[in-house]
Amino acid sequence: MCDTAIQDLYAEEFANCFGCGRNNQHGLQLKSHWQGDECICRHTPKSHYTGGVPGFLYGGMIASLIDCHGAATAAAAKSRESGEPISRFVTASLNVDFVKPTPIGIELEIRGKATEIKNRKVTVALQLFAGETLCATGKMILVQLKN
Ligand SMILES: CCCCCCCC/C=C\CCCCCCCC(=O)SCCNC(=O)CCNC(=O)[C@H](O)C(C)(C)COP(=O)(O)OP(=O)(O)OC[C@H]1O[C@@H](n2cnc3c(N)ncnc32)[C@H](O)[C@@H]1OP(=O)(O)O
Repeated sequence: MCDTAIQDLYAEEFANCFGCGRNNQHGLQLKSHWQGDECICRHTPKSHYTGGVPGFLYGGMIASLIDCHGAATAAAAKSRESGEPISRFVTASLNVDFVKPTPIGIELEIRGKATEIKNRKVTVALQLFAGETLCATGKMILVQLKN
């Protein structure tokens, strides 16, 4: 696994996101790492991010985890393809399927893979696991910010 998190390579002005900005003191400060041919993020949500039933995670938080990790996956995949430094991608489209209730209190693992890279547009497929259980999947389209 690469030691440096993708988010730690974002330019200062693009590092303020609530979900993944290293400069956002009140944010989640998610970290994503390239591993093999995919990108991995691990996170244990705090217990107050509960959904309608105690012990299970709020769907909006699930979408947030997928969203930010998808952006990191796109940035990493594009950088690996082009040989250029990490750049910033923003979400153009986010689709989440909630497959099973997601428990709170255990570490979640989100796995991302780029399925298509076309100029500034990257399509990413994501899976969110709680242990061995696949709880949610995501499909995203991300667009590289213009310089
Ligand atoms: C993260 C740091 C940001 C810092 C910002 C600094 C200033 C930069 C200036 C401005 C960016 C503002 C962004 C702020 C975001 C804040 C951070 C988040 O919360 S991310 C989550 C929310 N996401 C948004 O808020 C995006 C809002 N949407 C947009 O800004 C634009 O729609 C954007 C950048 C996504 C695309 O606009 P285009 O003008 O740069 O590029 P086009 O030519 O429209 O698209 C490029 C390719 O992607 C496809 N595409 C675009 N949207 C698509 C969609 N929804 N579905 C499918 N394809 C799509 C297009 O068809 C095109 O493909 P073909 O080259 O023709 O093959």
